[in-house]
Amino acid sequence: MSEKSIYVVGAGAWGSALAHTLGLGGRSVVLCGRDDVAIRTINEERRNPHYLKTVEMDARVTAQLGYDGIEAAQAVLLVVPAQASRAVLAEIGADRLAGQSIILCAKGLEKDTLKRQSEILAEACPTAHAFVLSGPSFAVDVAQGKPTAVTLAGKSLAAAHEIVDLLAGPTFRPYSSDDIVGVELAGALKNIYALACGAVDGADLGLSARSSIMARAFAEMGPLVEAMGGTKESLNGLAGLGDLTLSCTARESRNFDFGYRLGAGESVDEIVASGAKLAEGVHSSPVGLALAEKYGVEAPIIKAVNALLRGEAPIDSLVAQLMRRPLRSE
Ligand SMILES: NC(=O)C1=CN([C@@H]2O[C@H](COP(=O)(O)OP(=O)(O)OC[C@H]3O[C@@H](n4cnc5c(N)ncnc54)[C@H](OP(=O)(O)O)[C@@H]3O)[C@@H](O)[C@H]2O)C=CC1
Ligand SMILES: O=C(CO)COP(=O)(O)O
Repeated sequence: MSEKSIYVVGAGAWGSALAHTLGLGGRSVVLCGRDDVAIRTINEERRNPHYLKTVEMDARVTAQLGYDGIEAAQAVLLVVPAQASRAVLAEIGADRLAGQSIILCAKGLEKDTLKRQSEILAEACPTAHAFVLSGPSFAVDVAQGKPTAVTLAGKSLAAAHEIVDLLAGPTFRPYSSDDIVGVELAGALKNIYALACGAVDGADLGLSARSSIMARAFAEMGPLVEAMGGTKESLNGLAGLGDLTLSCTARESRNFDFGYRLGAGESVDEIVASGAKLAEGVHSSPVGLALAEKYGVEAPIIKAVNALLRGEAPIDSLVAQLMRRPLRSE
């Protein structure tokens, strides 16, 4: 019998990179997109015309419009923006996802409901098995075969190990975790802090300020993640410290870049109108703040990012406010 295919839903930067790396690892992959030009170009020219344009997509990847055959997948990677996950899961349908292993790859929290991706999946298809892929991994690095280590969380370590075996390749190394909550929160929160660090850079407040924000962000994440049931191990690992470090220091991060432009004086509307790429932190910031309030956790940096996004104050005056907070021990 022929090997079952892994389905990757979402033919953007991250979905394309993951599909390609899984193909390189010898897996048969179906990449599901919604743009027929992209689908045709991937199948005929082995490249995605919109994302990672120079990457030659592995021959084991077949692109298709829609979700035909997904019910027979070996596993499904959901790789659409966090705000689109619920609609895409509904479009696929609970029947076709019943009992399947779904690897949630979006790093974001749902606006209004404050839900994590695994909570959305549980509502959309209660019998599906949720896994979360997170950690420091720029799509372009993964697609170019640069060494990348990530976290793969499942309900148990044994379940996570199975998916790790499926996803691992010579340059893509997932580590198993049984902390779904901590790993998905870390991935979503780091995007909020990347906005802050980008803004600090954009306003030229200095590398010392940026490092201070990163360290205080790391400290700020802890109480919220733990209050919501996540663990310190996840924060100390790839999904936490690893991704925070990457996204808070690199202009290649779309969240950092969005923050940089805010810090340099552009407004949210101007940046969006310029066709900026997806910056999940813009959507997750109000959710992060609402969760901090709900769980009674102090989150001054998340609060500052929300004020920045709402255009209430520029980053230099928000940082000045952080500096005026009562002096305390670390
Ligand atoms: N890029 C990266 O380096 C990494 C990204 N991630 C996470 O992965 C998630 C996806 O990011 P990424 O792939 O980079 O984003 P992109 O913007 O590159 O791609 C998003 C993809 O989702 C599709 N899409 C958007 N809305 C819908 C919808 N309603 N229904 C169906 N498809 C939709 C888009 O289609 P279309 O092109 O037609 O608009 C596009 O193909 C994010 O949560 C991100 O944080 C995680 C790790 C690394
Ligand atoms: O999550 C990522 C790297 O780990 C990608 O970050 P951006 O979405 O900020 O580009």
